[in-house]
Amino acid sequence: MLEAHALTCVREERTLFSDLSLAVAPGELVQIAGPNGAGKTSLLRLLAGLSRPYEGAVSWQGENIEQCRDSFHQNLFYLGHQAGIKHELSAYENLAFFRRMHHKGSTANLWEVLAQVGLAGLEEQYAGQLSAGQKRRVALARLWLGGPRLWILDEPFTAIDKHGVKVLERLFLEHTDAGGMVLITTHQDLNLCAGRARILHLSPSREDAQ
Ligand SMILES: Nc1ncnc2c1ncn2[C@@H]1O[C@H](COP(=O)(O)OP(=O)(O)OP(=O)(O)O)[C@@H](O)[C@H]1O
Repeated sequence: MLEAHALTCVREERTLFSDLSLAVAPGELVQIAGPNGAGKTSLLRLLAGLSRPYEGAVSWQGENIEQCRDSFHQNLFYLGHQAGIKHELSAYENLAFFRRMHHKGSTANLWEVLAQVGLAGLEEQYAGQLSAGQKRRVALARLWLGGPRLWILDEPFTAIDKHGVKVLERLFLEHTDAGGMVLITTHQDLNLCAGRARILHLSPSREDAQ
């Protein structure tokens, strides 16, 4: 379980949110909603341990993430706004690189994974020559490699077409059905996951979360 205890986030002397507590249990899908600038990315970065809260703490399986960084990171897949892919490598090579670095136990067939994300026929194309949505698909293909139980995904649907969104939503349901945890931000309405997602609204004006 991932837990946030009374988090306060301050940016440039402005309090984005304060006293924010949240728990994500196995099997749960949580959507962080709110307008541009509300602090959604800032919250996800705190929860992923990429930045530190002004006040409060984040814990994984009951232990402060500062004290269990290795096991936390082994269980975490974080996708930020940047796709994090290497333009000079092909789509296939990018995925093979991710597997070597972060999904060592994975026995997934990379060709099949790339087909799952709609990149069949583009496996050997340089990532730098792919469209924005295709680059995003290369990054998202990592979700099919297995391993981490906790997925923290910042705007995963950006640049993804309707069919791709459906495929991803289905994967989120499969992952949570298998006891995984998914935490996402998106400005889009969820469809397949609509009845399943718990929504946390971040409001910039109130400087807290409901
Ligand atoms: N590195 C930073 N330094 C200073 N201020 C920052 C930094 N990152 C974000 N901010 C500010 O924090 C506020 C919240 O930004 P954040 O990216 O968390 O919002 P968001 O809800 O994810 O927005 P969006 O929906 O546009 O992605 C914004 O006002 C932004 O200008």
